[in-house]
Amino acid sequence: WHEIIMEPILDTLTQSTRPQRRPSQRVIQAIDQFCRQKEWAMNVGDEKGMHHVVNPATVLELGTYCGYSTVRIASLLPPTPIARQIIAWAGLQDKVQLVEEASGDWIPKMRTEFGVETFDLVFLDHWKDRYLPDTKLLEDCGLLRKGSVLLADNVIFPGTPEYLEYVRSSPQYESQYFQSHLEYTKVEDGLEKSVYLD
Ligand SMILES: O=c1[nH]cnc2c(O)cc(-c3ccc(F)cc3)cc12
Ligand SMILES: [Mg+2]
Repeated sequence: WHEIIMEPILDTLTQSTRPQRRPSQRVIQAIDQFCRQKEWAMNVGDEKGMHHVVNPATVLELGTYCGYSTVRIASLLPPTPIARQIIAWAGLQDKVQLVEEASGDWIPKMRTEFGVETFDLVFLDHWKDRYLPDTKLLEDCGLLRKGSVLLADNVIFPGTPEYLEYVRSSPQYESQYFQSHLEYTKVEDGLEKSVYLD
């Protein structure tokens, strides 16, 4: 459902803003043209090509060289999730690690998988019943430091009462509510900013 909702957002973007990326076929054509007309290079090329395989999902490439075959192979992979396309369209893909797994499974792996010591900011905007358990998980995994900021959306609507109770009553947090409205509506909602005091 979310992918269906997000598709028009991407379409709007691609029709109204300059691309931060080049469609892969134009990249391949440009490299083939250069190597055919100007300077030979050891790419798999446009004749041998990659059309002998269909719909791979997981691929190991041994020998990347200039990335030519990487682009060819990656263009055969299943469509990229919309969020990843929008982030790439904004040219921010090198700054973002997109993890498509449950937060409760991945928070304990942040240090080993991504070398994270502590987070300066955690923006909570996912399943409302995960705000509190994930906050406690972040504490238990030592991923918060003195001054880390938790910024939580929807604390009024749809609402996260257990989380609010916790951060507002815990001596470990200095909490402040910023009243606003549910996005694009006049319904009350707001952000709760909670600074971890350690
Ligand atoms: O599920 C949500 N995740 C993150 N943010 C949300 C958000 O800002 C609003 C809503 C939402 C809005 C209207 C409604 F009638 C029911 C739910 C859901 C989420
Ligand atoms: Mg939200």
